[in-house]
Amino acid sequence: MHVGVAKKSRARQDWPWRWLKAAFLVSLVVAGGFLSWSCLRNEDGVTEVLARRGDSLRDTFIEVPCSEDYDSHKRFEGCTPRKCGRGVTDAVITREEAERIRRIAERGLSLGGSDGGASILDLHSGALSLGKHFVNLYRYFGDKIQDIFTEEDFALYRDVRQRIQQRIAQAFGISAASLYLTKPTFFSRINSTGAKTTHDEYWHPHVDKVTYGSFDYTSLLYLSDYTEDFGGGRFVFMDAGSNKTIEPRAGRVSFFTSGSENLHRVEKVQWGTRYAVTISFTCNPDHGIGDPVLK
Ligand SMILES: O=C(O)CCC(=O)C(=O)O
Ligand SMILES: [Fe+2]
Repeated sequence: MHVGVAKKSRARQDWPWRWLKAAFLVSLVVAGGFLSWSCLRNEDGVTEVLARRGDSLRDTFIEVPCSEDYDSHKRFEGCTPRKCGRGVTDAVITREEAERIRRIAERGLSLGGSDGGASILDLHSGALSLGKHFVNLYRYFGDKIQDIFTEEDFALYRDVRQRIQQRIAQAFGISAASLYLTKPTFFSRINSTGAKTTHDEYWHPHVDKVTYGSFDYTSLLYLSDYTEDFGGGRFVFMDAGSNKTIEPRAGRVSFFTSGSENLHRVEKVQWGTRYAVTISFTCNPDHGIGDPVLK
């Protein structure tokens, strides 16, 4: 009898603790559920669009804090990024110029092409995707290259490169003369064919400074239109907690500092063909190259 009373009163005393424990467990489950829901949501690609295909942008620029990546390389004051960020402009290259460059890309890439979905033509080295490998277009065609590319094609590349270089210098507050074109500089053509080698796997998140070494400022000139010429294939900056996309548009220039402050990837192309050209700059004159020339 006495024992029974003692048990009952202990049970009564335990009651608020049990209740608190249950409430704590419930809130843990709710918080966990919310966390995984928000992670999944991000995986699903709920993102902010930095540049819509239909918009004509003048000078969108977003500053982001620089990563420490530049510290492990030789610094060139007045050029090596102290101000980092990303910009998009539709006002530097016209749609007509982009179409002319696209025809150059089509002509060059029609001579080769990867078995997988991603083909490149490196304008500096002449490397052209062919099947599962690369061939050297300049070596392969020798003097005949003059039947494929004209002097005007190279003049247009040079003019476009100069204007992009000036735009980058202006956006980051540096002198255009402190920037040097660097390799690789290449046309890319992407379709929805599955990858056959790792060279075709363009969709992995990466940092250009890590992938290409010499890059300090990357630029991409788009030569075709998202949703008109191809589906998928948007460019995505992968920031902690959110993604920011750029929808390609013919004549659109996207440029950014090449360190890990600008981790990015390209979505898989779902249909159609996507053309772009990569034109990047280094602050290190030793890593500079001249404009591609008709050899
Ligand atoms: O084509 C693009 O939009 C980006 C390609 C890219 O990230 C790269 O070549 O490093
Ligand atoms: Fe990249």
